Amino acid sequence: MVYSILKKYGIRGGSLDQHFLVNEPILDSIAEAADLQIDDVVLEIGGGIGNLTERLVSRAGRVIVIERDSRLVAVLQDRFHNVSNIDIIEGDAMKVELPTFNKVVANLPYSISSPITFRLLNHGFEKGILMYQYEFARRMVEAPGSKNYGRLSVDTQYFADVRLLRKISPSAFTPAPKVWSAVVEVVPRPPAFEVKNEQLFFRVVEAAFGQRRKKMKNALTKCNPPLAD
Ligand SMILES: C[S@@+](CC[C@H](N)C(=O)[O-])C[C@H]1O[C@@H](n2cnc3c(N)ncnc32)[C@H](O)[C@@H]1O
Repeated sequence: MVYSILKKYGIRGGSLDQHFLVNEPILDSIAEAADLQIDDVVLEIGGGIGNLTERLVSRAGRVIVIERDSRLVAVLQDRFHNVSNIDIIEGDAMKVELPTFNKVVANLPYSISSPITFRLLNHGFEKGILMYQYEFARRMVEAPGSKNYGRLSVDTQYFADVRLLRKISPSAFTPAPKVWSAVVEVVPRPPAFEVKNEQLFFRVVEAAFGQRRKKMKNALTKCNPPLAD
């Protein structure tokens, strides 16, 4: 089915982070992890040729897909023309106005992993099942004290509880990416501690982890632009 769709529309992938997930059990497990119910409105970023979308529309009340590539938008419109609980938005997920949704399930375009994650977290949702490059996912979920604990861990865990669900081989995709991937569960919650000035908090975290070899005092006093006048 997947390969016949790619052939029919002459799609090769590779550009725009286009690595299509073709492993059926993994696709099923991602949809299952989202625990979709009939009253869920799911956002999918980057629908591709609709492999994951197909599992979402059969489980959720409504699915909204944002896809940047107009050729893939045409494939999605064709593949789901008989499906009534789907909205397909053509556009850049970093620029379009995000709709209202309560779950987000996506095999993300890895080049926008960080900005799209924080855009989604600032927008708000109940649960996310999101695929990232493996190293990125590790840094998101790392606990304090470990080697990989850093700015991404602090910033993510400020907004949400995060859990790495499974590591995924490049062979699960076509065309195969060069890197391993991982599926992460993201459950937003109020911050675990009170921060009076969030902007300053994130800048301090950036300065502290941006200069890991420096002593904390030097990292905070010599960062550019300065933290305080
Ligand atoms: C890794 S593929 C995933 C495709 C499909 N969901 C799957 O699992 O097989 C990423 C998809 O995101 C799309 N994409 C890339 N950048 C995007 C952006 N800024 N906004 C929306 N979609 C984007 C690509 O065209 C591609 O279809």
